[in-house]
Amino acid sequence: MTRKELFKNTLRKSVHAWKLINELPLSDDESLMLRHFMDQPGFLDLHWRMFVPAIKGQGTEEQKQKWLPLANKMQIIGCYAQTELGHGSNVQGLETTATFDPQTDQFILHSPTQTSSKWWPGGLGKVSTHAVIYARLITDGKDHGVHGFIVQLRNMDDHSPLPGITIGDIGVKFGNGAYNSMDNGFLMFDKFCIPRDQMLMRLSKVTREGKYVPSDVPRQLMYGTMVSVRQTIVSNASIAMARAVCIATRYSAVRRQFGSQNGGIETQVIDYKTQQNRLFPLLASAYAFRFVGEWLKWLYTDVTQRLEASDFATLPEAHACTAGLKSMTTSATSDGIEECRKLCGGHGYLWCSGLPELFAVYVPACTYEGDNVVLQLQVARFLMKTVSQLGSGKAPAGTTAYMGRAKHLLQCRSSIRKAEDWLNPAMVLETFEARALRMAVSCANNLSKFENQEQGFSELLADLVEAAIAHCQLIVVSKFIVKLEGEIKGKGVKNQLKNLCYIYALHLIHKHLGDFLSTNSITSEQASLANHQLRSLYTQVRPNAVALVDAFDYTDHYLGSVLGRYDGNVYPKLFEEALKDPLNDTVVPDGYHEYIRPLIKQHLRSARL
Ligand SMILES: CCCCCCCC/C=C\CCCCCCC/C=C/C(=O)SCCNC(=O)CCNC(=O)[C@H](O)C(C)(C)COP(=O)(O)OP(=O)(O)OC[C@H]1O[C@@H](n2cnc3c(N)ncnc32)[C@H](O)[C@@H]1OP(=O)(O)O
Ligand SMILES: Cc1cc2nc3c(=O)[nH]c(=O)nc-3n(C[C@H](O)[C@H](O)[C@H](O)COP(=O)(O)OP(=O)(O)OC[C@H]3O[C@@H](n4cnc5c(N)ncnc54)[C@H](O)[C@@H]3O)c2cc1C
Repeated sequence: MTRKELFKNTLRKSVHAWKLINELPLSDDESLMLRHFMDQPGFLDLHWRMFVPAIKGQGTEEQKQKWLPLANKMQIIGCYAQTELGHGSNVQGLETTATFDPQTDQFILHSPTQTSSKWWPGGLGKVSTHAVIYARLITDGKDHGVHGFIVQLRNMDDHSPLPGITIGDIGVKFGNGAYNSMDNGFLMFDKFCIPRDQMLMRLSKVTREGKYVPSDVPRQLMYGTMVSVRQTIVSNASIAMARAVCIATRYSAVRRQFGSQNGGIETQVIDYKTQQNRLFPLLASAYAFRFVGEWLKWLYTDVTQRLEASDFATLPEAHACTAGLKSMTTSATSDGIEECRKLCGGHGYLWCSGLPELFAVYVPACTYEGDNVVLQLQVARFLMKTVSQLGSGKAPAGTTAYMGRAKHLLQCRSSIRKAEDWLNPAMVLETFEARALRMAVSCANNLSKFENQEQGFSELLADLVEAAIAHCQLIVVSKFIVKLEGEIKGKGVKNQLKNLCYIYALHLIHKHLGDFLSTNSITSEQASLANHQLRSLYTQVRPNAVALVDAFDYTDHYLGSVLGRYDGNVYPKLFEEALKDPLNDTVVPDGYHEYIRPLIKQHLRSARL
C-alpha cells in the first residue's frame, strides 16, 4: 500500500473495531484483545491510552463530567501532545506557552519558536479533533512550568484546523508499513485562545483573577499518564518477543543444515547448542516479561488506589519500576527480534518471514514513552537516593527491600559449589541482589568523591545506567521466582517454567559476567558452573521448545510469517509467496527493452558474437 492507502485502511479498521466494540458489545479486556489483533498503530491507541487517561488523571470532577462522555463515545477524538521539535526527554524544557489573559478569561496558546512546534504526537497529524497539550503556564508574567490543557484543534463540521492552528503529518518513518499507519503530527499555535476552564485543574488551578493556586499533591502526578502507558508497554514487550521467538523456534525445528550421514537427513538447526544459546534465553525472556508485566500491573493498580487515598509514599518506586522495566524489556525485545531474524538465516530477511515488519514497528518502543537511557537514569537517581538513606533508620521497601540487607549483601560470598546449586532460587536471587547492590553502592561511593553531586552524576552516567539495569534484571528474576512459588497448575508445566526461569537468570550472568566478577558476586569457577548448568537446561528445554511457543496460542494469520507456520510447511509456501511478487507478474521484466537488451546487444556486437 502507498502511505495514503495504508493510513486510510487503518482508519477503516479502527472505525470497524470501534463499531464491533459497541455492537457486540465487548468488555474492556476484550476490546484490548481486539486492538491486539488489529495489530497496527493507529489513532485509537492515543485516544484511549493517553488522551482519556490524561483527562481522568488530571481533570477536575467538572472537567471529567464535561469531556469524558464525549471522549468515551468518540464524539471527539483526542491525542497526547507533549513532545516538541526541540524537546522530548526534557519535559520541563518545553517551550509552548499558555499565557492567562484576565481580560478575556482565556489562555493564549503560542508557539514562540520553530523548536516549540509540537512534533511526534500520534493521531495529531490528520485525525484528532482535540488534544491534551502540554505548555508552560504563565500568569501575570510568571512562569509556573509545564501544565496540561484540553484544546480543540479542528472544526467539528469539516475537520479543517481552527484559525491560529497549523497542523500536519511529520512524514514517513522507519520501515515500509510499520508505524506509518499512524499520523504522527506537528502543530503550531499562533496566539490561539481557549477558555480558562480548559486547563486541567486537578493538580493546580488558575482563578478568575489569574491567581495561580498550586495543589498539595506532588506535581509529578502530571506525568501519571506516562506511568500508566509504560506499565502496559512491559506486557506488550512480552507479546512482541513471544511472537518473534515463536517464528524462530518453529523455523529452527524445520530448518536443517549439515550433519547428514550416509545420505540421511541433515541436523535440525535447533539442535545446535549455538542456536539454543541464542534462542532459548529469548524464549525464557518472553515468559519472564509476561510475569513481570503481570506484577507491574498489580503495582500500578496498587499505587493508583493509594493515590486516590492521598497516599503518595509508593509513587517514586512505581515511577522507577515502570520507567526501568519499560526500558529494560523494550531494549531486550528490540534486540531479541533482530536476533530472531538472524536465527532464521537468509530467509529471516524476507518480508514474508514477518520479522522485518515486526522489528520496524516495535523498535520505536525504545524511544517513545521516554528514551530508554533517560528512563534508566531515573532508576539510577532513585537507587542513589535509596543508598544514601541506608542507615538513616528508614528501611527500604518494595523492590529495594534487599538493600536493607546491605551489610550482609556487601560481604557475602556465593556458596555455589556444583552446577545444580544454580537451580536453588535463594542462591540465584542472592547472586543478583549482591551484584545489584554492589554496583549501586559503588556508584554512590564514586559520586561522593565529587563536591558537586550533579557534576558527579553527569560524569558517572554510563555506570549509573548499568547499575540501574542490574536492579531491573533483579526485579525480573525475582518476579519469575515468585511466580514459580505460587499456584501453577500442572507439575509438567511448572518444571518447564522452572527451566526457563533458570535459563533467564543464568544467561544474564553469562552475558553480564564482567559485572558479576568485578563485584565479586561470583568467582570464575562459579561462572563456569553456571555455564555448565545452562547447557544442561538447554538440553531439557529442547524437546519442549516448540510446545512452549505453541502455548502462546498465536494463529498463523496473526504471526504473518511463512517461516513460523504452525504446520511447518515452509518451503512450498515460500515459493507461493515469491510467485505473488509483482516482479513475477511477467517473465520478462519491465525495463528489459529499455536497459538490459541494449546493454547486452552492445556487448554482443563488440564481442562479434
Ligand atoms: C507486525 C505488526 C505489530 C504491531 C504491533 C503494534 C505495536 C504497538 C504496541 C503497543 C502500543 C503501545 C502504545 C504506545 C503508544 C506510544 C505513544 C507514545 C507517546 C509518547 O511518547 S508521549 C511522550 C513521552 N515522553 C516522555 O516519556 C518524556 C520522558 N521524560 C520524562 O518523563 C521526564 O521529564 C523525566 C523523567 C526525564 C524527568 O526529568 P527531570 O529530572 O527534568 O524531571 P522533573 O520534571 O524535574 O521531575 C523530577 C522528579 O520527578 C520524578 N519523576 C519524574 N517522572 C515521574 C513520573 N512519571 N512519576 C513520578 N515521579 C516522576 C523524578 O524521579 C524526580 O524525583 P525527585 O525529585 O528525584 O524525587
Ligand atoms: C513512534 C513514536 C511515537 C511517539 N508518540 C508521541 C506522542 O504520541 N506524544 C508525544 O508527546 N510524543 C511522542 N513521541 C515522542 C517521544 O516521546 C520522544 O521522542 C521521546 O520521549 C524521546 O525524546 P527525544 O526525541 O527528545 O530524544 P532525545 O532526548 O533528543 O534523545 C536523543 C539522545 O540523547 C540522549 N539523551 C537525552 N537526554 C539525556 C540525558 N539527560 N542524559 C543522557 N543522555 C540523554 C538519549 O539517550 C538519546 O540517545 C513519539 C515518538 C516516537 C518515535
